[in-house]
Amino acid sequence: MGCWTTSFNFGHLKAHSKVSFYFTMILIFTYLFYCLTGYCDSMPSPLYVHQSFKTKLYSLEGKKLQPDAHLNISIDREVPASDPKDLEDETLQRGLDYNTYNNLSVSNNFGTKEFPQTIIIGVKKGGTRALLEFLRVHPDVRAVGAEPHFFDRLYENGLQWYRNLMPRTLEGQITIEKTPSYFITHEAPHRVFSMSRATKLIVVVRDPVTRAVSDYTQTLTKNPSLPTFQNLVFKNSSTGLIDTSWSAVRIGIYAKHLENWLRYFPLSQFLFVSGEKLVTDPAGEMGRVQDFLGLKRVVTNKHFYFNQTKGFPCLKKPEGSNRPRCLGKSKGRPHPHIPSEVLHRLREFYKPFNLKFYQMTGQDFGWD
Ligand SMILES: Nc1ncnc2c1ncn2[C@@H]1O[C@H](COP(=O)(O)OS(=O)(=O)O)[C@@H](OP(=O)(O)O)[C@H]1O
Repeated sequence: MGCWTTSFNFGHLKAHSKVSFYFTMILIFTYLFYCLTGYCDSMPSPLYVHQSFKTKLYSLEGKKLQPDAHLNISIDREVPASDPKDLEDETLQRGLDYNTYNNLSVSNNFGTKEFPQTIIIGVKKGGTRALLEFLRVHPDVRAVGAEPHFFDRLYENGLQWYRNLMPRTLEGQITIEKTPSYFITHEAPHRVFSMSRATKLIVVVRDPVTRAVSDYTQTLTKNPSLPTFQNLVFKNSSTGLIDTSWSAVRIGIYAKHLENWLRYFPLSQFLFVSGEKLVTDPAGEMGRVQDFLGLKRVVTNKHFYFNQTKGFPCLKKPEGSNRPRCLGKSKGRPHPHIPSEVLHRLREFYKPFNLKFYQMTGQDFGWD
């Protein structure tokens, strides 16, 4: 600093002017230092286009995008891993607000933002949050905490926007996101394929009858004046005709939705995780998942404990914390009582679809 002072004549300045001059200089140097080390990334700036961009970018129509394509997003920040208060933060299910991300996010400049190589595409209420949180314990996995809903609701925001939501990864780390509604979205397979035909797809499936009740329970929590399950499940209660237009029923016809995905992706790119086993044997199911992703089996039995109060396996040390943690209140809710004859009728309805699904996947999930 001495050489700086020699080039200025401070004689006429009062002491406090000197102090503010030095203070300003310190601020400028600090700012320059942080910029040089990359932390200016957290300041508003044009979207960062990675030189090491490995995946080709395609527009909605499947045309390749130019790296200098006009970008509307002006801020490049990392999406928060998850709401620290509640592992099952579903804020984005109600519509993704980029600014919400923006305000909460923490940025660092290590690694690059890549498109997810793996997506947990379904199914709603299958146990997708549990799987994502268990996977995040793995040091080679980086995941978006909330559900991006890109391939169903927000596709028009463009692939650059989507990639910008991703956490930064280092060499050897994989990027994952989960949005369970992709599985039942007609356009999703083609859109994911357009991003990368090599995407690995994970589907957490659960007995469609229990899944439907779980789905109903969630809606009931939000709207206590909802008609009863039996009122909604039948088109005609006297004939026992099931109402397949009710989403709680439709989502469980897994074979039908899978058919749509198989038009674009070979079976070898799917992993079907049993939602039931994820509860009874989380480490066993996580072993399969890690193998499928080509990851070392790091997440094992020692990462889980069974929480008697919750009635579910919980993590001894979730990502970014040393304290044991279970999923939030909305995961593992008690279900309302549904008359057994209603459940029986629904089970009969699903039987042929389940069998077809077992044939298609080569796995018997034991729901019948
Ligand atoms: N470890 C653990 N802790 C708590 N809950 C667990 C766990 N593993 C699986 N599950 C089951 O996950 C069900 C919720 O599924 P999703 O996370 O896929 O729901 S959502 O679609 O994201 O809303 C949720 O459904 P409900 O029991 O009906 O609430 C759980 O049964």
